This record gives sequence, C-alpha cells and structure tokens, in this order.
Amino acid sequence: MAVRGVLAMVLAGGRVDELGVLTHRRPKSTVPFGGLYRVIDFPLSNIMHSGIERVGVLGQYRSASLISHIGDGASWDLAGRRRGIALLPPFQGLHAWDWYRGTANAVHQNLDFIAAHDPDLVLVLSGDHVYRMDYGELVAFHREAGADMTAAFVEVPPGEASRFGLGRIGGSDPRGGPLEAYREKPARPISNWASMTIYLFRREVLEAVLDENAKASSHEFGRDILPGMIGRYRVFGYRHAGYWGYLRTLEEYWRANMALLGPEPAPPLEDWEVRTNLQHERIAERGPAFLGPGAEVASAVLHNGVRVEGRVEGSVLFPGVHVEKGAIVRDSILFFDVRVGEGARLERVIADKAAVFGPGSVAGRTGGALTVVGARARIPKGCRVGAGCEVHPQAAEQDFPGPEVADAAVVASSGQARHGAG
Ligand SMILES: Nc1ncnc2c1ncn2[C@@H]1O[C@H](COP(=O)(O)OP(=O)(O)O[C@H]2O[C@H](CO)[C@@H](O)[C@H](O)[C@H]2O)[C@@H](O)[C@H]1O
Repeated sequence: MAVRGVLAMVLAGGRVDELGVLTHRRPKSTVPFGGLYRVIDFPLSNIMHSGIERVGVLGQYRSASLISHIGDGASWDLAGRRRGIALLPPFQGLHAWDWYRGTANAVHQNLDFIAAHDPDLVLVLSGDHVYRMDYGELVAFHREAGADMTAAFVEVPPGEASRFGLGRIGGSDPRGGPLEAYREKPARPISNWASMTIYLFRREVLEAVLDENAKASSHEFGRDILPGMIGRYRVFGYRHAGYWGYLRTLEEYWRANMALLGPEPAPPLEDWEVRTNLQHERIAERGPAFLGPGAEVASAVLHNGVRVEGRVEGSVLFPGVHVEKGAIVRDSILFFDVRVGEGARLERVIADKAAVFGPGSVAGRTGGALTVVGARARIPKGCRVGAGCEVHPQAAEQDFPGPEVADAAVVASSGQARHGAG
C-alpha cells in the first residue's frame, strides 16, 4: 500500500577505509553482497515494500556504479507517473565547496529537491546496511506520537556500543518512546541502543534544523543535529527488533555474507523479496548455473552464469564465477566473473570482480585472516598469495570508468588493506 506524503533521501555517498579495496572504486552502498545484490538493494527493497514512492539518492564518492545500478529505478518499482528515484550528486558547478561536507550538508544542498516533492515527512536513511524493515510502521509510530523527528535504533552488544551513535529511549511502549539522550560514538556508552542512521523528520523541522546548522563546522546528523534537537523538539526513538548488518569491517562484511548460508538465513529473505537491478552486470542474460559431473557443493549460494567443476563449501558465488576442476573454494566470497583455475585452493578469500586465480594457486588459509583480492587481479599459476607472490593488475573495464584505468591489484589481510604489486 502506498505511503503518501513521505519522501526518502538515501545517503549513499560514503566510503569506508576498513573495507579497503572493496570501496576503492565504489561507495559502500554498491559493494556486492550475498551472491546477487548490492548493499543498497536492501534499503531500496525496504522502501518498495513500505510503499514509499519517491526517493532521492545522495551519491558522492565514485558514483559510476551507483548510476549503473539504480538505472531508472524500475527494479524497485520506482518508475512511473507517481513514482520516481533521482540520483543527486553534489553540484560541482559554481563552487568547489559545494562538495557534500557531511550527511546533513548532503541533505541541506537538496532542500530544493525536497520542496519540489512537497512531502509532509522526510525519511533520511543510510544506503549502507543490510536489514529488512517496514518503514510504514515507523511512519505510523511517528504520526501517533506526534513526533518532530523519530530515529531508529537497534540493540548491539555492550562491548560494541561506542562504535555507534547511542540513544536512551524512555517510556513503556516496546516500539519506542521519547528520546531522552543521544550521543554520537561516546567513549562511555549511555545505552546499547545504536542508531541505524534512519531519521524520520517532519519536513518543516528538517528544514529548520538544517538551516540552523548551515554555519557549523561539521555537518553530520549524528554529531550535530540530533543532540541539539533533544529538549527543543519532540524527538522519539524507535526500536528495531530484527537483524541488522552494519558491515563496517571486512570481518563484519564476511560474517554478514556467511549469515545467508545457515539453516536460518539472516536477514530472512523468503517472504521479503530483495530486488536488484538484473541489467547491471547482465545478470538476466546469463545462462543458468551449471554444476559439472565432478562438482561438490555444500552450503553455498550461486546464481546465473556460475560454473562449478571443483569443490565449493560455505561460499557465496556471484554470477559468472567459474570454479574449475580440482579447485577448492572454502568460506569465501567471489564477486562477478571471478575465475578459479584448475587445482587452485581458496580459503577465507574475498575476491573482487573478475579476479583470476591461476591453476594451482593458493590464497588464504583455515582460521587465518581474510585475504582480499582486488578487481581483475591476476594470481599467477602456482602462486601462493601473501608469500612473496606477485599479483598483476589487468586493464579495467567499463564498470569502473575514470582516469586511472588499471586498478592496482591489491592483496590485503583483514584490517590492514594495502596496495600490492602493480
Ligand atoms: N558526504 C556524504 N554524502 C552522501 N552520503 C554520505 C556522505 N558521507 C557519508 N554518507 C553516507 O551516510 C551514512 C553515514 O555515514 P558515516 O560515515 O557518517 O557513518 P558511520 O558508520 O561512521 O556512523 C553513522 O552510522 C552509524 C550506524 O548507523 C550510526 O550509529 C552513527 O550514529 C552514524 O553517525 C552512510 O550511509 C554513508 O554512505
């Protein structure tokens, strides 16, 4: 059912140092995830299921993959007379300083776009997280409470809390209540309810607080806007009960992918269809997955155009991955068109698009740090990655246009991304 009067503004411009090579040429929102998707497919599918019909996407960092991926928005039912999705890159026209200076500034620079749609409510949310949520329930809660702003929170382990913006939610309604305090990544946690970067604003209030913040030194919702609203506006916290994948580090990213392989995949996808753009990466045109006569596959997701002749266990294979005879792939994530040559062995590896592992090459090991291989890297025949082996970059292709054509092949262990040879 359509939710009228709500415009969604998706923050999709951030990159994350900790994800190393995976965000060298794309924002975090378009990092491939779960064997078929890009991360932003999850919030966009939530928007679709919630019945929100108008969306602005705030891109900034390396937007090429975002542009190809979003297309005309039809993949999420966002194309039509009453519906629409617009990519809103920073205006690099008049002033160099028009580059977005933070999440609040990104929305502030697009107040005209918001005004043109004339919504009652603006839902500002991150495009970087994996979860399912019906924003319609958040909207209903916000309206019932007569709130000026409602932020969504999820419970995190106490030891993790200071990595997040934290809220203290009062009242006795299990869905949420007045937000009594908010601190952005405090050294000493004030609660273990972490902000999910989902903020629902009354439009006039959003305009007022963004105008007030315009002269501040930083321009972040979490750091500047939310704390200043408490006590001055009707601010509420809403509790999210389900799974939430934050994917900030390589280990978190890897674990979130692996969470799809268990008997109870998280987030559960069965009754909550997650849509992707099947034109991007030509997913729709590829043939069916093929398992050869000697293939052994257990606990894996695989899609169109995958070809397995070797052994695959506990792994996520994107369209077009080939695993040749005698090769073994374990606990790994292989992006579009990765090739694993005969007899190669991969364990705890994340390989970006079209990386090629030569015959007999070896990458990663049981219980070791994750090994991450950049897009189009070539691991020569018989080579052991990380053991003085030279990795060659190949020419870049059209998904990554830009002045530097060949991406440096990068091999990194989790937490310490670095450039390799090439
Ligand atoms: N200039 C820009 N233009 C467009 N988009 C941009 C942008 N800069 C960042 N973004 C996007 O905005 C969102 C927030 O990015 P941040 O880097 O501020 O997140 P961080 O995870 O540190 O903390 C935040 O996210 C965590 C987890 O939700 C919260 O707990 C915490 O309070 C909050 O500050 C992401 O979706 C990112 O892609």
